[in-house]
Amino acid sequence: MTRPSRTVDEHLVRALALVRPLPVDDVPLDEAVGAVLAADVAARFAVPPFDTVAMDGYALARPAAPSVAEPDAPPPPPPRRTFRTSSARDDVDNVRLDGWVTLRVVGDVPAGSSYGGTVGPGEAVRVMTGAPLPAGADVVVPVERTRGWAERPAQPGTPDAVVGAASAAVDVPAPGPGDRPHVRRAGEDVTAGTVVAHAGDVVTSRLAALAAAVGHGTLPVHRTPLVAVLSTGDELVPAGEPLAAGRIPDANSVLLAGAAREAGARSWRRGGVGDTPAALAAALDDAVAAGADLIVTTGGVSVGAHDVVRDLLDGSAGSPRVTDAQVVTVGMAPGKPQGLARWRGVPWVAAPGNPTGASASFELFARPMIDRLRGLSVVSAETVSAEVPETVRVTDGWSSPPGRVQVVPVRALPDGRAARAGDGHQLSSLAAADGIALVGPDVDTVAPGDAVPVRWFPGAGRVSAAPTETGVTTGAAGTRTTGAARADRPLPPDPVYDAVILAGGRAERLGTSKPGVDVAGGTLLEHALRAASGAVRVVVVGPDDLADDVGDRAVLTREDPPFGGPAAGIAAGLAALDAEQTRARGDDRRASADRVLVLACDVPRAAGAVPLLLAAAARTDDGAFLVRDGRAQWLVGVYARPALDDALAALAASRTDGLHGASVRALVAPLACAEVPDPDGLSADVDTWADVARFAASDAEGGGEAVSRGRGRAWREAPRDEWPDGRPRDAASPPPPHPSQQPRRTP
Ligand SMILES: Nc1nc2c(c(=O)[nH]1)N[C@H]1C(S)=C(S)[C@@H](COP(=O)(O)OP(=O)(O)OC[C@H]3O[C@@H](n4cnc5c(N)ncnc54)[C@H](O)[C@@H]3O)O[C@H]1N2
Ligand code: MOO
Repeated sequence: MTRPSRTVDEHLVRALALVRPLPVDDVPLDEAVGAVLAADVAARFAVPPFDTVAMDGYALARPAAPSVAEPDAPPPPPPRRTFRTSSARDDVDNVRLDGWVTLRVVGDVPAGSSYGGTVGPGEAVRVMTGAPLPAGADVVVPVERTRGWAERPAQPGTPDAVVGAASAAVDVPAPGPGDRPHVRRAGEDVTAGTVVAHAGDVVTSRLAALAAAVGHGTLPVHRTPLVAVLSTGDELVPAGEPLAAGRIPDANSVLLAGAAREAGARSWRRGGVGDTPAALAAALDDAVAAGADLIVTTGGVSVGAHDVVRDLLDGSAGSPRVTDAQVVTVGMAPGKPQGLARWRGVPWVAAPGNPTGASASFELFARPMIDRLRGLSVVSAETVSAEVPETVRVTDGWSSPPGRVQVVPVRALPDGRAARAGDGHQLSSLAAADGIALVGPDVDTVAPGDAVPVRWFPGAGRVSAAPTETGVTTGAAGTRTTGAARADRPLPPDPVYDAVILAGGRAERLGTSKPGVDVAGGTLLEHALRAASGAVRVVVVGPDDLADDVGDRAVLTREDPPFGGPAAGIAAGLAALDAEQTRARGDDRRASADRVLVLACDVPRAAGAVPLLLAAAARTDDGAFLVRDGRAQWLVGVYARPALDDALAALAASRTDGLHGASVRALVAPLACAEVPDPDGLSADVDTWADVARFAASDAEGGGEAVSRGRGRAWREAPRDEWPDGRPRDAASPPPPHPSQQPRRTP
């Protein structure tokens, strides 16, 4: 007898025609995990819902911004500097010469309550992490940095005591404009009304938590399908039971019920259904009674004398409970004999009994049906076959039957290629596999090195879970519409990039060579070199006297003429990279990296930003830079080399003076870059001695985690009887300038 034959795609169309997305219920958040959203989810309120204190400490109004030295002021040579000794501001804010201010503690706000009044000048409110920021306050000084009233007059030089009760007073170092406010602003994470998830998304525990945070207690999700798996065959004994002559363990029902679970469904299983129409019909009725949304049977679909599934489907054992029956030959190997039908209206996939054929049938037909039942925004046959998978290079070759889609179990190799799984035997190959290669019907030979479409199984765990760009391992579940979530792709290669460190500015406000300034455990140059330590080649653009500090860690170059500004510096740095490359290779092919880290040398926390920038830049054409408080920090950026070259050429051509004096803003303007938010102040720079002091203070408070410890003098280790710059901390020696006391021009 001949059966109608179909392609895989034709059969898939018929299979998908049997299913519709299941109804939608509002379910509690934790129960929604794994299900598929039926509607977009919008934030009912912002996260955080109010300006939130992020450190236990004291909330106060930041004193007015101190005046800054005029840019043309002659640099005051350290260590002798001239300080303002009194001013109207001091009178208003009571900032003492040592930079500290005494505030009256007017309230106490634990998390969960709020302060009724407004914090005025000279006042502070004691606050706990998570409390709403009191009105009038805009900065929180962590408790570790304060001195309580009672302790204040105690021995100078002892560690700052942690005291300060409500109704008392507290001493705090006057916060400067660059200090971290330790406040999470309302809506900083999510603004009200934002759509945080879309219909068709799979709910993860993370998404459910976000839904909770934005005001939802339930989510509208499609009901999770119940897949009933029945294996047929008189030869089968239940798993774990002894064998008799001619009998084998039932592996298929275990295989497919498990695959259904892995595909996000619930499962119901009945193994070893006897090869009689009555036994099969009774088992199918049980499946329907159990609430099955989809039935998958294995075995009995071929041309043998006792192929009972076929008999029920093709009408020879006729049952009015069967509708839409189709018994066909599908152009695939394995899995050629296939059936489709409804039993009492429930969609039914009849897969062959051979375990690899059963598995292939599940992957190509049952899984897309489950996806559609779950409400995943699949699915037409076109999208399913077009969506087919990534192509992966294979290490070995084999032949493939012409005219049929060959389904081949493959293993993922750590180098990104795939190999045939196992030794070719049915279940051992499947068990060794991470996915299936789908060799097209027009291919008769696969050669080693060929690229073959592969679908990975969900949660395939052979290759150790790959870190994503953010360094977090990827999950097995996914929002993919068909096939497997690609949970365990081989490791992506390390990003390849060069680095240009700009160290040639005038440093007017410091009055000394900026790259050599010692900040939070190392010189600024050392921090910058460390931030660039993952680069293939590093160029420092700066004066010759940096040669010893740079050593062999980087090439040192200078724009010509000097003091040409950042754009000229970047161009000089790139030219030096290319020259270095040419020298190293002995030819003139440019082989510098496609990406360039561009880094000002005065950003001691930049190392923490480099991985974020590389990841963001990898997703854009032209690059990525940090944005802090709405201000672009172009000199903490990663750029695409060709885009940067083009922009430099265009900028130079547009100016009479070439790149000399050109701004980095003008350079970057034409580039399509990602803006990477910098809430943690990784781009905070050092322009003044006050900035130096602030980095020291935040380092001591633990805010300097992103700053790696360098070989220079570590501020966090400075003993308390010294000023942070190493001079003795006594009356004869003035303190270093406080944020509120910028160096001033000497009249
Ligand atoms: N004369 C022909 N014979 C066969 C043809 C054909 O075209 N002409 N096609 C072959 C192909 S291809 C397949 S696939 C199988 C399909 O047969 P059935 O769907 O009827 O499956 P069974 O005969 O029941 O079993 C096939 C094979 O798989 C083993 N099996 C079955 N169930 C399980 C289970 N639950 N756990 C583990 N192993 C199972 C079974 O013992 C057989 O060895 O037909 C070919 N024959
Ligand atoms: O189609 Mo059968 O499943 O090849 O062995």
